[in-house]
Amino acid sequence: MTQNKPAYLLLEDRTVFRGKSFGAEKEVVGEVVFNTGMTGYQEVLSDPSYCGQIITFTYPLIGNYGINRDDFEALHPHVEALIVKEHCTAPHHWRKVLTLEELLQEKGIPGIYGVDTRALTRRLRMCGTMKGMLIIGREPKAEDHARLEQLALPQDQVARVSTKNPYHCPGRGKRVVVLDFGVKAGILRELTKRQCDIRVVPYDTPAEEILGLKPDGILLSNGPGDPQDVHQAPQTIKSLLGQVPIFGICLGHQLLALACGATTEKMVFGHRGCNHPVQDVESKQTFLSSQNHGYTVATESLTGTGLKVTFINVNDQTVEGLAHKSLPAFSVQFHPEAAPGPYDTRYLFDQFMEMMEAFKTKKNSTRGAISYAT
Ligand SMILES: NC(=O)CC[C@H](N)C(=O)O
Repeated sequence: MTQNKPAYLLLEDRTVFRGKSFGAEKEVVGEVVFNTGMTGYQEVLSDPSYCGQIITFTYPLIGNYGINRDDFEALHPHVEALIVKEHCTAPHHWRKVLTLEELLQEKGIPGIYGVDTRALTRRLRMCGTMKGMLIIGREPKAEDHARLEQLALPQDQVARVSTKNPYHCPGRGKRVVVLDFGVKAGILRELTKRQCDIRVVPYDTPAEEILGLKPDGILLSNGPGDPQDVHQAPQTIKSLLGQVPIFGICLGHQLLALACGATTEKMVFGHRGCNHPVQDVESKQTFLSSQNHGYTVATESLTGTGLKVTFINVNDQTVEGLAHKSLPAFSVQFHPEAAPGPYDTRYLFDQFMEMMEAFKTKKNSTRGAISYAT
C-alpha cells in the first residue's frame, strides 16, 4: 500500500508538482496530457489510444462512482499514470466493483493525488504537452531531469496495443474488417448493434489478406501515438481504397489522410474531453464530440489528395472529418462511438452501413450487366 507517500511529477521544463502517491508504487515516464471530461474516467483509463501517456484530469474529483465491469474500453489499461486533485476512496454506485485505487493497484498503474491540476493544465496549455516523470517517496534530483531529457518517448505503441491474433465477433449483417490499431470496445459495440459480422485483424495485416476475408467494409480504428510511426499502414490503406468502403476513426482518420498523400502534424496540447464542438461543413450543423488526439491532419496538405474536409473544429478550425471525393471512404478525427461522451455523431456508423449497402448494390448491378458488342 503506497497511499500518502509524497510523490512528484517532474516535467521536461523542470517544473515540479507535488502530491501524494496512490495506486501502484512505480516510477514512470510518459507524455503528460490533460482530459477535460467531468465523467468517464474508467473509459479514458482503458482507452488504448492513451498508451504511453500520463493523464491529468481537469475535473477535481475522480473515482466517485468507482469502477464497474461494463465500461472498460480494453481488457487492460495502457495508460502510464494518473494525476488527480482528489481521488474518491469511498465511491458509491450500484455497478461499482472496485475503487479507482484498487484498479490502479491491480493493474500496476501509479497515481498522484493532491496535485494542483489546474496549474498543471495551464502549464500544458501554455507550453504544450511534454514529457513527465513520476517520482515516489523522494524529492526529484538534477539527475532525474537529465534522465528525463534523454529518454525518448516510445514509437511502437500501436504494435503494443493491437491484437496479436485475428478474432471474430459473429453477426448476421455486413462483414466488417476492423484494422486494429488499438480499437476501443465502443467501436465494436456500435458495429455489433448494427448486426455486423466483425473480423478484427492485427494492424500490420497485408491488404490481400484483408480482401481475402471478403469484407463489405473496412474500419480503421483509433490508436495511440504518432500516425507517422505506423509505417506500413498508409500503403495498405492505399491498396484497399476504392475496392471496399472505408471508415476511419481518429488514428484511422489520420492514416487514411496519409494514405491519400496528406500530412499530419503534432498539436500544441491536443483535444481530450467530451465537449469538443465540431461543425459539419456542408449543413453548418454543430455537434458535441468526444475527442482524444494530439495530432491533426494539416489542412494545407489536402490539396491534390482527392479528399475534402467534412467537419472542422469550432474552437481552432482544425480538420475534424474527411471524405474522398470519388471513392467510398470517409473518416473523422473525433469519436462517434463516444465512450465516454455525447452520442451526437453516432449516426456516422449508420452512414457507414449505407455506404456498404450502396457499394454492394452497385457492384452487383455492374457484375450482372450484359455488354453487347457494337
Ligand atoms: N484516439 C486516437 O486514435 C488518437 C490518434 C493519435 N494517437 C493522436 O493522438 O492524435
